[in-house]
Amino acid sequence: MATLAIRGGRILRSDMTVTEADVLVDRETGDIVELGAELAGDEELDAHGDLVMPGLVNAHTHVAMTLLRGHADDKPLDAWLREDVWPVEAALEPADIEAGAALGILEMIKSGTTTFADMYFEIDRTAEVVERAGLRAVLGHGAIAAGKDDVAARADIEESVEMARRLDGAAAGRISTAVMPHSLTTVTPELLELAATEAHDAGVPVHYHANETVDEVDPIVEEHGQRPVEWARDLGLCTEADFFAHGVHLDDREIDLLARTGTGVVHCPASNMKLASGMAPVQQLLDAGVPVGLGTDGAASNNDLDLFDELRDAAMLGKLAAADASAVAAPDAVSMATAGGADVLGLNAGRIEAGAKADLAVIDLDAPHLTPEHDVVSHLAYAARGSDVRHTVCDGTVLMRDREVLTLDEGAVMERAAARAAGLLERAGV
Ligand SMILES: N[C@@H](CCSC[C@H]1O[C@@H](n2cnc3c(=O)[nH]cnc32)[C@H](O)[C@@H]1O)C(=O)O
Ligand SMILES: [Zn+2]
Repeated sequence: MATLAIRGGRILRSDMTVTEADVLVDRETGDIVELGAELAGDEELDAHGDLVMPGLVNAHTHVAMTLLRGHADDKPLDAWLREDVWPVEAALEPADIEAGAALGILEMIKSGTTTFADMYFEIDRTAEVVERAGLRAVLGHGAIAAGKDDVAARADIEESVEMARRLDGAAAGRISTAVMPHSLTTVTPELLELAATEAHDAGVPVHYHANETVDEVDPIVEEHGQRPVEWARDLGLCTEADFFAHGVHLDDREIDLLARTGTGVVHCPASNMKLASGMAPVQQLLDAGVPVGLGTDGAASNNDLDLFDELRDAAMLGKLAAADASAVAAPDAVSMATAGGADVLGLNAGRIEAGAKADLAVIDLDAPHLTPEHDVVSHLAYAARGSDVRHTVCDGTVLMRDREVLTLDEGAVMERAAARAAGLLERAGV
């Protein structure tokens, strides 16, 4: 067994207590083997003075949208998608996806994220970058019917199914997949049903956008006399494996239904604030026992992929939504960003314990904004930033050591992404 030992630090346990322990990892299986004192490994990572926490989980993004970062700000969802995003996306080439994904993945490694779930185009290109970069990912081709005829819309769903079948288990098991119809309003009911049947037949989840804005909820209620989540359940999109992004506008019945089905919700607080979509009832979801993870959404509606920002936003917005300062307390926000996200994605990760995946972020606590140390979990929720991450480990492999990313050439990735982004906007004529 080839091993990695992370030595001299304290670890964050899933009950949010902190204890001194070394972490021993099997580099071949990528699993945590043992926690304890004075553990030696073939390879070692120094964690003296640091906190070893589970790698963060970005459970909903469109990673190659990093190329659109700062291109279109300060608009609501519908206008933003139709006027600014979709026209540019129409000019995307496979090489753009590769460059944008590399940029986003670089940013995630540098901020301690070890897993992301991605809905986008040309997902093969993203998979290649994931393979090289060493992260874990749940990938899916985003399929949409809006603006397409029936034949093209069906072909798009079929492509999503084909991709999900083909890529599941790629990158030595670091890649899993989902069938990803874009949303409950941009894909027809027949095709949503087809997506669910085919996904479950293939043994993969369905992932989609739901209940993001009032404008998406109202038409479903008017047309079908049902709330969107009830409608989605009847179409087969709410099994325990399935998960959707946003869930901003949910009523009590929908929350109950989600608790009963075990369907996951990915809360995207920054995107919801930036597009003024609304405030998700996060504390209510947690109280009901709904699995909740956190997502950045794409970089054009955030505008970064730093999960530490997201977990702070989740804690802040959760309090505002509940009009209660005790809502979405620090430990709950940190849990959502780690074990919560892993559970939503069906992964044995997000917890530091023997047998779990060795996906870890080592945080350097020696910084002015993390001093004094009354409560480390408070710091993680309210004061830490992605740039405090010293080492990132995924699947037992060190991806970043002392802030140097080992799997990607940082300068080259940034240069290429900037060049592709400029070319993309030029081709799109904006
Ligand atoms: N195959 C589809 C692509 C869907 S990918 C996923 C899409 O979601 C878009 N997107 C990004 N953020 C959001 C959001 O918050 N809500 C809804 N869609 C979003 C993103 O720009 C992208 O077009 C097509 O032919 O258009
Ligand atoms: Zn999204």
